[in-house]
Amino acid sequence: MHSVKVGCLAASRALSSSRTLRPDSVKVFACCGLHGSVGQTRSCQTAATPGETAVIRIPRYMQTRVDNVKQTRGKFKINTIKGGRILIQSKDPNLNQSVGYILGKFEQPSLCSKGWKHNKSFGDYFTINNIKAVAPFVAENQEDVEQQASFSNLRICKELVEALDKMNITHPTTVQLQTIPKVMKGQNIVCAAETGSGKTLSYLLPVVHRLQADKESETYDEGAHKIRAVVLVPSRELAEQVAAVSRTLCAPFGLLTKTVGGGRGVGHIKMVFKGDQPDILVATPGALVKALRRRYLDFSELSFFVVDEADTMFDPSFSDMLENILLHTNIASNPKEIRGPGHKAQLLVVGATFPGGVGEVLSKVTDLGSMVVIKSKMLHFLMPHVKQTFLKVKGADKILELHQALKMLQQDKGGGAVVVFCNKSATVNWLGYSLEEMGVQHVRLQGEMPAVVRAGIFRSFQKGTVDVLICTDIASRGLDTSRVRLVVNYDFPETHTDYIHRAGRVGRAGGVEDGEVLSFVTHLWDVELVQKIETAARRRTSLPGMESDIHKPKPKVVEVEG
Ligand SMILES: Nc1ncnc2c1ncn2[C@@H]1O[C@H](COP(=O)(O)OP(=O)(O)OP(=O)(O)O)[C@@H](O)[C@H]1O
Repeated sequence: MHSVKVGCLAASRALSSSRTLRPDSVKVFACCGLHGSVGQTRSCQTAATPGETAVIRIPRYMQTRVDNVKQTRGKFKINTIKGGRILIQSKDPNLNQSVGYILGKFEQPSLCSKGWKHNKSFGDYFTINNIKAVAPFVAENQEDVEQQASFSNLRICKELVEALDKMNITHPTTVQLQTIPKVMKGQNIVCAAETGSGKTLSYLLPVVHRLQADKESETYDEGAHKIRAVVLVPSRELAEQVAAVSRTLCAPFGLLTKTVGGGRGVGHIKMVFKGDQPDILVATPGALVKALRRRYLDFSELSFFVVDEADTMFDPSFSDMLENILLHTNIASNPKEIRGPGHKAQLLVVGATFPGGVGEVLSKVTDLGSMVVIKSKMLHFLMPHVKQTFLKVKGADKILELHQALKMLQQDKGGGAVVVFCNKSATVNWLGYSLEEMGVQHVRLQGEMPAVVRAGIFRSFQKGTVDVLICTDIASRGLDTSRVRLVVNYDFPETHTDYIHRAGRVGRAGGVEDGEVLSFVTHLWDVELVQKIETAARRRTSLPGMESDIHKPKPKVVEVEG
């Protein structure tokens, strides 16, 4: 044990009394605890009560300090470097961790970011290397592809399979394999799977398939045509994107898809519903609430109600609107209720993250017991196929680091699309002006832009008109950025959920394979999040603060392979 001098008010008062210590006794005057463990206590004799043993406990923070000193001096250093590939690569090679090294259950990882709250740590960095070549939700090689069921095996009609072929989509991803049959059976589902794993098709394919089958049935009344499926998404850009996929799938059958988003006044919303009612409506919550209030649309023939990007939609900023909308819909509680006259709608809830609390809100709007949960094994894990670098950098140096990263991408990889995330709209504007001066061509996307200016910006980036997109989290949810090579967190995200969504703009199914994430870490509060991410990476666990059960009461849970 070490000789540690610890003081507290009670102890010093005791000292000023007539007590004396024997010369060989340790100078520890801490709060007296009577039940200290062997490792935590030491004893001394006092003159006041001769022969009596006083048990003195060393405060826990002091023990931790002592342990830290031991660790930094390397006395009990654990060697986390084995032969083979490196999982965590640090500026200090002693902190590297090999892929082959598995941390013990009670072993504390030595973090590269441990000292990052200190000013001297600026310039420090570490990388979580990609340990897989392809995403866990797609087949790894041709053999696996051939063994896998095809879209036809999932009973998707041949017109849709042909439409997918034209999009170069030949085999379902794991989430599609699990979700499509459940939706076809008429079940309500919660689908929780990684970013970029193809969730959009996992609900759109069975929706379009059934709408077409219903249209062909004898009981279908063309004259009383009403909206039959609603897809609710958090942003106008995502509404446009989902609608574009829906239009491609609906084209062979002549089904109509429309979108409605906010920001352009009620007149614009009214225009959308003038004329033919769409078969599929892709909407943002604000616009849909307005349309329902003014009775521009009728949900009496609704067969599907889809909530995409569930974590955002169940966030307090949207949940009231969502509850309001769900009050207008008649959700089925079992598959028997979805057919025939007076049928009810199937509820499909889809998302890549389910932070704690989502289940609770979900239970307010629907009977959770009726829902089947499809959850991928890697949900809330860091993506194993994407390299992620964290750099401790001063706020003033971030722009130079960004410029350097863009230059390196150009030189080393021959260029590619880049998404730069900022936490505030003002930062997006400021960074845009600064990059303009440096001669970097880009587009900006943030929520405070007028709707007219905002329209089409993301589409132009998606098409490749420009390679750099500077944006807020508005672009982190659901937007398909398959050609993106680099995501830069110019401002570190405020939550793990945001980190997962932002990082999820690379490493997507069918996208470029060598996507990377670079995060600038500046503030003290950033460091705490980084430390949790690094710990999760070293321990190979999911990120903390996420819902693991999704909801109560317990539904049937189907785990997706991969
Ligand atoms: N089976 C498939 N094979 C190859 N590519 C696919 C397949 N399914 C979907 N994709 C493509 O994968 C990309 C990502 O799909 P999608 O946008 O549906 O992902 P997501 O899971 O909804 O992502 P996010 O969580 O970001 O919303 C799209 O470009 C899509 O065309």
